[in-house]
Parts: sequence; structure tokens; C-alpha cells
Amino acid sequence: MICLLAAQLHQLDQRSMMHGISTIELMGNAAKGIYEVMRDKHLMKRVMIICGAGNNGGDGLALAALYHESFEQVRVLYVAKQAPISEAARYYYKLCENQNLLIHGGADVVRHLQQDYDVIIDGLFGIGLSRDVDEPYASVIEAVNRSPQTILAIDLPSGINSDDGKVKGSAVKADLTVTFVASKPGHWLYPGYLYSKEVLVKEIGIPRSWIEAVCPALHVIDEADLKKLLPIRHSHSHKGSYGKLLGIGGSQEMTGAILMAGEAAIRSGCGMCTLAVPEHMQPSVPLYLPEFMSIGLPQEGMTISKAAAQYLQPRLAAYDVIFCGCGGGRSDSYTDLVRIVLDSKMACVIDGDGIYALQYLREELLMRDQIVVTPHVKEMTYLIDQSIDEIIEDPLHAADCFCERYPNAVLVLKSERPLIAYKQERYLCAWGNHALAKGGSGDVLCGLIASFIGQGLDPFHAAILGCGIHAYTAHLIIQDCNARSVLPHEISAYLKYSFTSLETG
Ligand SMILES: NC(=O)C1=CN([C@@H]2O[C@H](COP(=O)(O)OP(=O)(O)OC[C@H]3O[C@@H](n4cnc5c(N)ncnc54)[C@H](O)[C@@H]3O)[C@@H](O)[C@H]2O)[C@H](O)CC1
Ligand SMILES: [K+]
Repeated sequence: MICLLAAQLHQLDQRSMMHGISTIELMGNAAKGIYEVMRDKHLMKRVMIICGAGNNGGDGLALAALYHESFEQVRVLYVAKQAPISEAARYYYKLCENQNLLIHGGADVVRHLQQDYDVIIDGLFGIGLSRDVDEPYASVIEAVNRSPQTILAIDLPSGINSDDGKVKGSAVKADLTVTFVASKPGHWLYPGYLYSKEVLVKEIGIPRSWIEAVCPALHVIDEADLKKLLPIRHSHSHKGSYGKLLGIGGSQEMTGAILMAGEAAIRSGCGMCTLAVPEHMQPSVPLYLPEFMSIGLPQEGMTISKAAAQYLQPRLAAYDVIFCGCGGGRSDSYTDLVRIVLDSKMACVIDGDGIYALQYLREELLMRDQIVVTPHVKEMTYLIDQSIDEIIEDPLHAADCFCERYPNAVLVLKSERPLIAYKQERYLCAWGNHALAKGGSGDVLCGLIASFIGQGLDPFHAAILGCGIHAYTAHLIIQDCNARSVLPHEISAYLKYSFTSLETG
């Protein structure tokens, strides 16, 4: 699903006008779209529509006029100092005025919200919100949020910034948002996504070909994307057809990470998976899964030694994809292992401790393509010169910085909504839930991405599919068991159900 910026939508509006599609028509179609949703959701009840002076309010006024044709029980609470700004909104304002539907909000505006209504429709601000919300709007928003009625937001919950999801002072908490043309980044980014439980997109008469010609600011991964990307399995195939993977990781303190990554790789369809681990760990590898092959890396005491990189380097060429990080530990010897992986030019996924090592290998990373790097926010600070707070505040900007700096690398910025970035393209995964908020989930993700590269996807699409399947599986698994109790390796075990759901659904 694509997301467009406010400026891109305004350009589409302009183009429509130049081709004789008037704003009055678009607004009327927007109203019809909301009306259809209300009918489908059984919300044709006593309705209060709150309208501001912009075109978002205009959509609300058009809805009131339309609704009034069939139902008596609609009122417009018009909260603005002046009459509507645009000619189109003024047109619908007049219709409502003629039908006596308008209540003008003065100092006692909030009082009107305490009347008996079943549904409140929020048409205060949409994509035109340009500054923090102040009075009287802030009080109206607070009163709406206190009210027990169903709240439907037109285009965006008022107070949410369309392009980045930030709350501008205060914002409506909607049960449902009906948006037009395409969804907006603000529907999906934090904290904007917390302000609407459901988002539905309606067409309003702008030709599809024009919309498809716009380069989206963001894609939200949907089921159709996953179905399209799932590697095809042929009956005339063998283990070599689906990728030979090498995972490099594990340490005395973190034995499980590389095993969980490897399990995710095998259970998502890779052909063969070998794990290179410190010698002392090697016996435990086939005990975890007999399908694994293993390499014991030279060690000194209980950690890998300086000789490990030299030992492994000539063996790398036997594989198609390498994944590293996953409990590898933080040592010069492990940095050397990551260095030989970067130097090999082979397709790779770098996670966890591998990313820690990348802070000493930024120059090598600059030169690389065929690489996916999967930092969480703290690890992202090893790769770009931004603080944790700056990255959390504006993850899209952080992704832009990464892509400018490492122009051929794929980024997976991990959070409850992972962001996948490569060159100009940005994808967000919105299925995840707190079942994934557990040590080990990242290792499973790393194994999935490596597996999909092994099965023939390019690193960018493997990252999209890996993040998508990971979160989609977490979304399915909590329908069977409580999210608190889900273990990361159980996500791998559940893949058989999520793949079937995608293949047959
Ligand atoms: N192509 C489409 O998607 C269409 C969408 N439509 C709807 O139009 C709005 C956008 O309308 P616009 O007039 O540009 O902006 P808004 O109504 O969101 O608000 C602008 C209005 O409010 C003032 N303002 C901005 N911030 C504040 C603030 N913090 N406090 C007070 N006032 C503020 C600003 O100065 C303007 O006066 C879109 O969301 C859809 O709902 C159209 O129907 C047509 C096509
Ligand atoms: K709104």
C-alpha cells in the first residue's frame, strides 16, 4: 500500500483541476466514500460532524449534505472563526446552511458535544494542518477524546501531521479513519498510528494512472506484497536450488542467537545452512537441529581467536549467502570476521554484533552492495552520526542519511514497525506486535532475510519479505496463543502456517 505526502496530494488536486475535475466534485466523492464506509460499518445513526474552515471541513460539510438527504439526524458543529476558505467548501457550507444543519461553535463549543449523538465525525484538520493546534480546537479535540461515541476521522485524525505522524499539540483518537487517494505516512509512523485503529482508503475520482506515476514517500507492506515476493518452489529442484547459507556467530555468552537465525533460515526454505561457531559450541549445533552443518572456529580460551578469520576466509566461496552478528561477541577477532565477509563481496546480512563491528568498518561498508544491515536504533548510531533520540524522532530522515552515506546497502531499521530503505525506496512493516519484543526476534529476522536472498531474491526484496513474514507470523501466532508467551524460535516453528496462509489465502 502506498503513502503519499501532502505536497504530492496537492499536486494531484491541481492536476485534476487543470483537467476539469473540480474540487467540488472531489469533495463530493470523498463524502460518498465516507458514507459508504458508514453504511458498511453500521454507523448510519445520530451523527455530529465537526468541521474546520479548510477542505477537510469541506468534506465534512459535503457528508452532512449527503447524509441529510436520507437521514434527519445529522448536525455540523462548525468550529472556525471565518466561513470556509475554499470555494468548494463554501459550496457545501451553503447547502448545510440552507438545511439548517449548522451549529456555530462559540466559547461554549464543547457543550454541543455533550448532546446525544452516536457517532462523531472529525473534519477539523486533514493534510493542511500547518502548526500546533491551539484554542478552541484543542478543547474540542480533548472533548472528542473523552466522549464514548464512535469516532470517525476524515482523512487523518485531526492534530496528526500527515507526513511524519507527529502530534501537533493534541490529536483526535479515532476508531476509524477514511482517507482519500492513498494513505499517508502519518497513518503508520509513530505516534500517528496510535491515533487510528483502522485506516480505509477511498478513491475520489483522480485517475489511477496519475497516482501510480507519483513516487510514493513510503510503502506499507501488505499481504499482496508478500504473496508476490514469495520465492517459487519447483518440483524439479534440489537443495542447491534454494541457497547455501553460512552463518557466523555464537559465543560463550550467546549460544542461542546463531541457532535461532539458522533455524529461521531453514524453516523459511533455504537449501542448506552451515553455522561457523567457536569450537566449543560446535557439538551443540546438530543437537539443536540435525539439519545444520557446522564449522568450528579456532578459539583462545572460550572466545574465537585471531586465527579464525584466516581459517574461514578460503571457505567462504563455497556459500551463496552469509549472515553474521547473531551473538558473535564484541572483539577484534569478530571484527576481522566481519571484515573478510565485507571483502568477499558476497551477498550478506549483518546483524547485532556484526553491526557493532561495522563502526570500525565504515569505509568497507561504503564500498559494498549485495548487503543488508539490520540495526535497531542504538546500533544505528554506529552507522550514522545521529543520536538515539534523533533517530526515534525522525526515522525516515535517519534512513535517508544511511542511504546517502552507504548508497548500495539495504537498511532494515528495527523497531516495532521496521523500516526498510534502499536508495530512494522506503517500506514499513506494520503487523508486528509485542510478541516480537523479546531477545532472539532479531536473530530470526536475520535468518529469514538471508534465506530469501539464498532463494533468489535481491537483498532489498529479501529484506521486505523477511520483515513482512516475520511480523505477519507474529500477527497470526497471537490468534492462537498469548503474545506474552511467544518465544522467538516459535515464530520459526509457526512459519509453516503463515506460508500456507499466504499460499492459499
Ligand atoms: N486529493 C485529496 O485527497 C483531496 C482531499 N480533500 C480534503 O482536503 C483536506 C485538505 O484540505 P486543506 O484545505 O488543504 O487543509 P485542512 O482542511 O486540513 O486545514 C487547513 C486549514 O486549517 C488551517 N490550519 C492549519 N493548521 C491549523 C492549526 N493548527 N490551527 C488552526 N488552523 C489551522 C489552515 O490555515 C487552513 O485554513 C484533506 O485532508 C481532505 O480531507 C479535498 O476534499 C479534495 C481532494
Ligand atoms: K480530520
